[in-house]
Amino acid sequence: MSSTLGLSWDQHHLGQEVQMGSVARRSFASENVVNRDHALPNPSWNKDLRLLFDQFMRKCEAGSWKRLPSNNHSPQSFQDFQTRFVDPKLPKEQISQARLFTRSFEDGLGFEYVMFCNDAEKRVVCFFQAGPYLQGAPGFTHGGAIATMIDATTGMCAFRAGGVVMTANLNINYKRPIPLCSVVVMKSQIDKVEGRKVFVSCNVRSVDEETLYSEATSLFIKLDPNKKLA
Ligand SMILES: CCCCCCCCCCCCCCCC(=O)SCCNC(=O)CCNC(=O)[C@H](O)C(C)(C)COP(=O)(O)OP(=O)(O)OC[C@H]1O[C@@H](n2cnc3c(N)ncnc32)[C@H](O)[C@@H]1OP(=O)(O)O
Repeated sequence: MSSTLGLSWDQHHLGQEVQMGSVARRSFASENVVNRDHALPNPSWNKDLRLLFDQFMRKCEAGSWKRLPSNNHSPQSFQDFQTRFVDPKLPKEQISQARLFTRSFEDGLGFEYVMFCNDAEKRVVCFFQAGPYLQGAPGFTHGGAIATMIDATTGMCAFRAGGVVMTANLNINYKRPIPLCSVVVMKSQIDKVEGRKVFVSCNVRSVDEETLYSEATSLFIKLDPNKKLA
């Protein structure tokens, strides 16, 4: 979310210092996983996700869209966030194990997704395949998992337009249940920016665009560097 995030929530797990012994070995192993670019096809991606990925990669070649790798956010933004907002008293071992929620499952079991942005149009599109561990009602995707991905997508949209932000408000209308293991298309766009407030909307549709699953609006606040978060 976040992803998403001038930072690399994916990559840097809020601090890399690990002291010694088993903690260090564990961290090294998990870092290899965490450093991978998860926004590329893996064997768990179904045909729909691969087709959408290929289609948007062609748009990227044309120039207006850009794929957002999961491991390539600006380290400087991340450092700034850490320096300005993270409590320096947090235990380093705990922090070194932190990783982005949406990238913390094994391939195919949780959130499989790739985002593309069009900065000129202030839009972010996310293709999301909900794995079997995201079940809510039997056979369908959990509403919290859907909210998570809407937050991540709109959050990325707000971040690209406004810099370091946090979610202040998220409203979702769930209109149809999303079948588990299916792929959905999440389209978000900036509606307006008023001072530190960034308003973003998002809709979630089936791959053929025939079914509208959810609609959402989000408010993100650009963080004030002079205010502590906690
Ligand atoms: C390395 C960098 C990372 C970068 C990142 C990029 C991310 C790219 C991918 C993201 C992918 C992950 C996406 C997950 C994103 C989360 O998971 S965020 C976690 C959930 N959110 C939170 O925990 C936030 C908790 N809330 C807070 O900490 C604080 O309320 C906030 C949001 C920081 C705002 O606090 P503040 O800076 O003190 O702002 P404040 O002065 O209260 O309000 C400013 C203005 O906003 C208005 N406002 C504030 N809240 C609200 C509200 N709820 N409703 C309406 N208006 C509001 C105020 O009325 C005020 O308006 P004006 O008076 O200026 O007109």
